Amino acid sequence: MSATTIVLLLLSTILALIRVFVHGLGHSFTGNQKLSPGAAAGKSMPGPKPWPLIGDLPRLGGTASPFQAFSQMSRVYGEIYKLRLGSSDCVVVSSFRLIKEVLIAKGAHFGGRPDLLRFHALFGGDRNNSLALCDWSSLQKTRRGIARTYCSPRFASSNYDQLDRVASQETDCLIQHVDLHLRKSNSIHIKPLILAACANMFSSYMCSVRFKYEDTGFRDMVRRFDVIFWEINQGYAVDFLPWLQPFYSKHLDKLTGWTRDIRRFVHERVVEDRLQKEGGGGADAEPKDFTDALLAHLRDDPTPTWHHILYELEDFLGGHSAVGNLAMLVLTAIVRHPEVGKKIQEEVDSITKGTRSINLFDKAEMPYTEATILETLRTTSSPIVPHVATQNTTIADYPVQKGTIVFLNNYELNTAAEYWEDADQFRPERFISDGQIKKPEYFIPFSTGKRTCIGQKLVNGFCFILITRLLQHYDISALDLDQIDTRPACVALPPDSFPLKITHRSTSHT
Ligand code: HEM
Repeated sequence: MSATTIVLLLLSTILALIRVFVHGLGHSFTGNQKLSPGAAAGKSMPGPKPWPLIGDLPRLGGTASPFQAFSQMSRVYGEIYKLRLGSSDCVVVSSFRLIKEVLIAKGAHFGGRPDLLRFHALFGGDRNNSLALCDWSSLQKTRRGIARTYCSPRFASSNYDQLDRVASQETDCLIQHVDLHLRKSNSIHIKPLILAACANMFSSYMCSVRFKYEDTGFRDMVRRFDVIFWEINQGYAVDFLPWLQPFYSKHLDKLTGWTRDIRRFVHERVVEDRLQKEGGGGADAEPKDFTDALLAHLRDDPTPTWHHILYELEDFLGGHSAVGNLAMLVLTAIVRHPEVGKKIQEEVDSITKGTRSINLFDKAEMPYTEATILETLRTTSSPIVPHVATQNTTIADYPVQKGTIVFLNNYELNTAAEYWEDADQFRPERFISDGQIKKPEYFIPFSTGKRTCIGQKLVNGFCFILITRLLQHYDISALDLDQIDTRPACVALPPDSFPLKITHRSTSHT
């Protein structure tokens, strides 16, 4: 099961089903008063009075997204307030100032993750197998360290070249598949094709192996990852009300089964194949990819065990679902705002002059395209995984007990009028100043601090190539805008999502 899958969707995951569960008990917050925590030392943190047993869960039921409820409550209780969700003590932090205090100044006090049943079910019975859901530890530091070189390749390094190469090759293959579909119809369900391309980008880059789109095992693996990505996004009341477990046991078993299938595929088709063909590389050989680096680490230092290594690989391979869903959301924004697609095509044409394909090294010269991806990240507002206090500490001088779950409300950072002009409009230009990309410091779609996302360079690189190359070849529009349904604070689309109208551009652009 992918870390990314969970990472991106965690908050909405947890809370969306809670919304369903408590629907009807919703409470609406209309106040507009911001409390200053200022000299709050010694005072108790503001917050509503919880109901017995379910706590404040019903307060999250009155809006389309629980994040909207968090933001509304912040107008009443201020930039920091406490909530009780089921049996869990929680704190919601909504201002950049205090989010920085939690993630950076006091990152060492907030390195834990919530201990939810579902996390264990997804990771073979122990959430510490997961990079995103484990508590902070020296093992986690080691795992992040091994991943860094491959997941954050330096510009112009050999890994960066490799990233560019696999992104281009896999997009060529995607385009061949789209062309095949276009012989039959210009209405195409492009999401499974994009996901297959992304899965091959990740497996080629990290494991030097790719799969045919027709390969049933590969298709099942891609589908399972995507279904889980979407499924988790729906959220579960059982996360905060563990006594509901008997009602969810079938569901938890289903999740366990899907993740077991994925793990089997990674083991048999990626790792075993490699070990049989190459015996895991020579002791002194330079690792040729992430898989080699993991296997080499295992030889030198068995602290992360064989078992950990497999989970780490699976976690990173699963990152493709996040990239594929994000690429779909960029296309969704483009079909909703056709002028955005036209501007990207103009940018592409001005760089290539119709003589070649876009590559990663063009990115610096294509601020509008990059800004469109950033604006998609802003407007979809992927949640930050909740952090947990690992010691008694404070935020804004308010005492916070060890074990408290801390929600970092980046939905507020992404949508509030105090941070963005015309925040509800899709306007990539807001990220461009003097022809360069300019990101405000409070824009943190990948979070910040010691548990920041490891995959952001892969996301930016792969998504950039996918979008530019697709728009270089095709005009993409909606068959029916009403079919296109996206949710606030959600970076997932249903596995069986809407088709798009795809046509060849009238003149050749490559
Ligand atoms: C749309 C794409 C993505 C977005 C918006 C995103 C965002 C995030 C966010 C917000 C976090 C939480 C950080 C925190 O808790 O403070 C995170 C963690 C993480 N992400 Fe991503 N992510 C994306 C894709 C990826 C990909 C492709 C990978 C892997 C290749 C990845 C690997 C991870 C890992 C391993 C963590 C956990 C780090 C830790 O807890 O130490 N992410 N991501």
